[in-house]
Amino acid sequence: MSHLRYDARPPRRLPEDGLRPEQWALARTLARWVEAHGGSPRLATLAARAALAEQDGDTALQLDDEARAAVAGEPLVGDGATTTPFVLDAGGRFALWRNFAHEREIAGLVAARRAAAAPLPLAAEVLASLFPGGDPAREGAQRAAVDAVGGRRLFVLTGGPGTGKTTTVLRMLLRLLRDDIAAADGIAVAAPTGKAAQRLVQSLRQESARLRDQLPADWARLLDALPVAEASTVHRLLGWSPRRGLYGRGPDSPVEAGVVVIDEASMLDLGQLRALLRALKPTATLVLVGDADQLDSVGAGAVFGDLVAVLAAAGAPDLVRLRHSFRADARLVGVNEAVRDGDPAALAAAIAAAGGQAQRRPVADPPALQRELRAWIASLAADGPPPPLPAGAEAAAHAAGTRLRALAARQLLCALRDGPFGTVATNAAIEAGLRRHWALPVDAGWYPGRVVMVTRNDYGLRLFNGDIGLCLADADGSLRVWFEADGGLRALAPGALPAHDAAFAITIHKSQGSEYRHVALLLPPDPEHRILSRQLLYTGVSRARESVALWAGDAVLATALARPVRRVGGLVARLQEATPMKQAST
Ligand SMILES: Nc1ncnc2c1ncn2[C@@H]1O[C@H](COP(=O)(O)OP(=O)(O)OP(=O)(O)O)[C@@H](O)[C@H]1O
Repeated sequence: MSHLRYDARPPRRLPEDGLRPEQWALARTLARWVEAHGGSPRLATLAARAALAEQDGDTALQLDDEARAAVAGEPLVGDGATTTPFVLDAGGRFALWRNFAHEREIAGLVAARRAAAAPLPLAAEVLASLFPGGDPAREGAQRAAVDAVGGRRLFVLTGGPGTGKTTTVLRMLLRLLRDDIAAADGIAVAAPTGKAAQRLVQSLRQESARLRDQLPADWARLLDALPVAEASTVHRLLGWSPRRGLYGRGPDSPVEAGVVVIDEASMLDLGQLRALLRALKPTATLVLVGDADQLDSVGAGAVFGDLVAVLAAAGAPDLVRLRHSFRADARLVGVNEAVRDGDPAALAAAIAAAGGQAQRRPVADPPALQRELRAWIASLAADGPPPPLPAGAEAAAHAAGTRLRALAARQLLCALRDGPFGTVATNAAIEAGLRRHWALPVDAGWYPGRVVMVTRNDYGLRLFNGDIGLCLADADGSLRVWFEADGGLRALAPGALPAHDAAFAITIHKSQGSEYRHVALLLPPDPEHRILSRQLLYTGVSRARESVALWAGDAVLATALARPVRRVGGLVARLQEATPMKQAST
């Protein structure tokens, strides 16, 4: 979705969610480099546009016939057979060499893993015993996934919220342990962000406790071997060194695991998937789990969506899509599905059928936003500021953990960061409102109940972009900010925190991998805003477990529903070239 046009100068006013000056500088530098190396002005413009489009997530530009013909013969442009600064592929996609090479390498590694599959079906009675007392009609796809993962080197599981992805992963791991494939070399589970990794391990832990009571006794030993104790980020799994800007794990020192599960795989970008595939032992089983309908990664590429699309189109047996939602409260299922399908009539019907658990608020201007915010602030403030923690380290940590987890009760999500409808302004309004309700000094920077989100990784403190902290008073009244991150509870003095923002409102992008009981979703008032997309709306709506309020005008909602965004890139084509898609069938 590249809307950006290269210009010799930056625009006078930058789009509020858009480019930073250095991004224009990069595009300009590339254009100058092209002209200095004998490229035509047309090629220089395309190169700059490709660099800008990458900031939008596209790994290539789709050229029309005229543009293709204009640059095809230039020496700086090749077809991928030899290394050239730019590649124009047979489909008319124009890419920087790095993106083309990464896509081709990923496609080759995916093809190799798929070709090495030696499918190992599971005896029907063993499969049935893993789903005690269940409804075979509703869980057919889950069973199919547990059956199909045996003997694979790559397996992809996709499904919407509550379709049982984690439940299925747990059973997959049990069967792989039983096959003895995983047991030999260990299991690693990870997710792109710390928060998502933590949620994955929590779900695995809960589900394995539940299964322990249900499964025949001979599974107990295998349940003990499940990796339910530790969550890792993909960065940590791959030995990312921030100092060197490199991954420590690679073909020469692979990840020591026989099975690697990556949850929230839609958040992986091109570079991360490449690093992951390069870092696994050829014999390891990689299971990618996610929701292909969500927003693509922050970085360039749409690798999970592309992989799912290619495997689905080929009817490949190493992809399973879960469709049935098992959530106890099913009233939001229709809302999620209508948004996913971009169907306005179905959305209106689903909202009406949700009986107050889904609401529309026509927030189209700042006064309307202020009205909604007043009610939201009143509900946040209703219980008063949190009281001081009990004395004693253990009791304090226990109470702090409970309060941190209670933050998942409600969350305001915004499409934008900047402007009156963005997180910065709404956080300021919420904080001012809380100070009023709680009779705090107007200049109280820190106060019990303040919620913040870390915005930059701090490897020394082991706090990462996206980690949520809650300020609480100790028994003696001193303030500390509590985090449940990187495997445990920790508290820091407010002054010791890395870069952070208030987090009473966070962007939809930052909410990926989290869930809340009640969600309010604020979209920008301008129906033409380029950030609006179906995936953005779906990602926001699907964060809610119990209720969702859409703060958006009619036209804005209509635009978002009608705009499925497909990133431009060559990965689908490379995957199709590299893999005769049916070869890995049983
Ligand atoms: N086959 C099943 N039979 C009964 N309940 C199920 C089944 N599969 C999943 N569930 C229940 O549905 C709920 C959601 O399951 P799970 O957490 O595995 O889904 P998920 O797709 O990982 O969800 P999320 O979107 O929260 O990541 C859980 O309460 C789980 O116990």
